[in-house]
Amino acid sequence: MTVTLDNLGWDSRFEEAFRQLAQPGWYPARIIRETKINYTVIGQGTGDHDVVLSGKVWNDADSDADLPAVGDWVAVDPGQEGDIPVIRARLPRKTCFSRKAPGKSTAEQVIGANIDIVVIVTDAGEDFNPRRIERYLTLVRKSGADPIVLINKADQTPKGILQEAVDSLRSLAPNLPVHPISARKRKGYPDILALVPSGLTITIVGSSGVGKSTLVNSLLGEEWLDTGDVNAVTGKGRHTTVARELVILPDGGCLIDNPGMREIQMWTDAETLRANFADLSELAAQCKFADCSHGKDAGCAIRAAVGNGTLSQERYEHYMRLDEEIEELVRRSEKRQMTLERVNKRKTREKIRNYEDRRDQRRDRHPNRPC
Ligand SMILES: Nc1nc2c(ncn2[C@@H]2O[C@H](COP(=O)(O)OP(=O)(O)OP(=O)(O)O)[C@@H](O)[C@H]2O)c(=O)[nH]1
Ligand SMILES: [Zn+2]
Repeated sequence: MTVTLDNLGWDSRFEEAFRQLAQPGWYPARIIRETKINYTVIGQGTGDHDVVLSGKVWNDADSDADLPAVGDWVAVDPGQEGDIPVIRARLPRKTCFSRKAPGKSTAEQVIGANIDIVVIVTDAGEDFNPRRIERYLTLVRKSGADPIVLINKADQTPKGILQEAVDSLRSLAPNLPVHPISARKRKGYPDILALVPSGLTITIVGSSGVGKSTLVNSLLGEEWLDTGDVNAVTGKGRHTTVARELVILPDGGCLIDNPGMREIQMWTDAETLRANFADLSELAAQCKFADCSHGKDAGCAIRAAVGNGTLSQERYEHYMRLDEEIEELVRRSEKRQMTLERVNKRKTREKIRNYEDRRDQRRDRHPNRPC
């Protein structure tokens, strides 16, 4: 597929903003990846290429959130032959998905810019929790994007339970699109694909295990790997071994999938878990000792509630495991590789089936062993 500005999400508003500030020779490009030192962008016919930020854009930014982020449109100055192209300006954003940076700072971190649709994935089984979906909806609304809720694993869910789940989530907000799908069986796809036409940018959020990767892989197919990465600016071809955080879908449209989004999922789930036990946290405040472990300590309000039957043993035990569960959530989330990296790895594995590669790999691993 030849990448055009249109299937990257370019529209008349960006066009106008670009026209007003661009100097002759500058070109518009979209940020597909950022590191601490530079950015990778893609423009019409440019392929992926690295660019740096101009000192002026850096200095003019009032906060980190003002700086270009994945999904942003920027005006790039190619400079002279052999120069690294420079970002001269960031175009105003349509939407902005952000969260407060971790730690004490109040700084806002932009996770994805210009996202049109946030696809919230859940299932009608273990993951089902309308409160969690409400948390996502709040984040989505704040960003300016539109939400779609997909209830995955419809193939393994009894019809009645599925319908109840659909009804209950539809009642969360007027006109909220809620679709049962099966990512595994590729059912319900026309709904999604019709909602993600060329030029829209989506991102996918949802708890670990609900089927996000399965969905992403089937949306992307394998085609996205062949983006013909010859850089029209530098003229050099380059392998994209580094994971992109914004990929172009086979039918146009873009997907933003990055570690920041993963954290949103993790924190939303941790918050939901804690909120489920808000009443017990209140009870805990009544324990005699502030550092009560709710085990054998004297004056424990939680043990007392179990004793007099107002709190079930099962719920008490679950509460005691909550921190562990949250830790596990963080671990799983950290372990989770970017879907795109995973697809890349699969491709690498295929290559290794080739004998030559296998031999090279062996040589790399055991340089002293004869092949
Ligand atoms: N029955 C059924 N299983 C599914 C479906 N979609 C995904 N799964 C299974 O659910 C499990 C988790 O799927 P993933 O796609 O890895 O889920 P994820 O949301 O990406 O999970 P994390 O990577 O942990 O965030 C896998 O075993 C999938 O095969 C579906 O539509 N139906
Ligand atoms: Zn206690």
